Amino acid sequence: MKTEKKSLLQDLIEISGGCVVTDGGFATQLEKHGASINDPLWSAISLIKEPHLIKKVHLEYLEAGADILVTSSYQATIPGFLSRGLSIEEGESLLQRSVKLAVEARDSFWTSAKRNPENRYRRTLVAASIGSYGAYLADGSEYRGLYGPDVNLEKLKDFHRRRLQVLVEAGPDLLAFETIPNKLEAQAFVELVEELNVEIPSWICFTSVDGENAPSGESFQDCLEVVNKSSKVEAVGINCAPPHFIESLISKFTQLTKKAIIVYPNSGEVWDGIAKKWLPSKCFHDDDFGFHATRWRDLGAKIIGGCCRTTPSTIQIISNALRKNI
Ligand SMILES: C[S+](C)CC[C@H](N)C(=O)O
Ligand SMILES: N[C@@H](CCS)C(=O)O
Ligand SMILES: [Zn+2]
Repeated sequence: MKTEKKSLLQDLIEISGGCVVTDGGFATQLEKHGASINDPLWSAISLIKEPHLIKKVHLEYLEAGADILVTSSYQATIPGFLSRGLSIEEGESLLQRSVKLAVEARDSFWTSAKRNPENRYRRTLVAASIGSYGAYLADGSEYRGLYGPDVNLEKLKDFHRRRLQVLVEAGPDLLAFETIPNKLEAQAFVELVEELNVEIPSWICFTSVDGENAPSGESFQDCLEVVNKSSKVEAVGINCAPPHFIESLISKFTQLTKKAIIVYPNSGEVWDGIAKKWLPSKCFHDDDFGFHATRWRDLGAKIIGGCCRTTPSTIQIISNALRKNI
């Protein structure tokens, strides 16, 4: 009988006792170091201006205990780079750089961690971030998901195809489709990973602004029906939504999919895409993340972390809480 070989992601979840920690608040930590990201490229501007800070942030998340590092490519797109006057080749090389910086940080951290036989770390995986088309629009569209009548499936696939190819060729362990606001874009990713015969596993994360549906208003039942058809997508879940939505969304997702469930909410603050700032709202602090992470794990989440407005200290608290309560 043919036994399916486990992927790196499945292996990591298994050796970790059923649940792993991902980072996701790359931009937030970058800003803590003084980076200015009020720009159409948002956190991806650092690929041009401050690559040394990218590595620093990755190392901080590694130190905090992230089992998965998400790269700096969320809002790094070829059209985005072109509109800054860069060439296609330059844009592609910045995409490659995003993976290279994370892989270098992971490798140097792991080389020194494993020298200490008492180290508490596992070898981290690098997930290449692919933000939604809404992220590229740079007006908060990833929280609305209404791309208008001109944006059809083919247009979304054309938009993402080359970036996806370049990122895969740069050698990450995983693909992280982040902050997806509607079913059409999930369909685009599912078709692209198939057509490009991507051999590394992917996750697809939706966001939510009402705690029940995708931002477009489409039900998660409809969205997950599309995702469930792909064997290349190994995990599905929620990122950059308010943390108080997560418990009920995990319960919903466990009814809708057999795939691993991933959750990495933001702090609860709300993004103002026009003013380009976070507005205060009902928030979780680091300790709340620690407490809720074990709840989320017990409800069935296999990958847990924090997105925007969370930091390495959030990740450390989540990591400690999950290790204490295996
Ligand atoms: C995850 S949101 C805070 C990223 C920034 C957004 N795409 C914008 O440019 O307004
Ligand atoms: N991981 C992304 C944010 C996703 S909403 C970043 O921080 O660049
Ligand atoms: Zn986020």
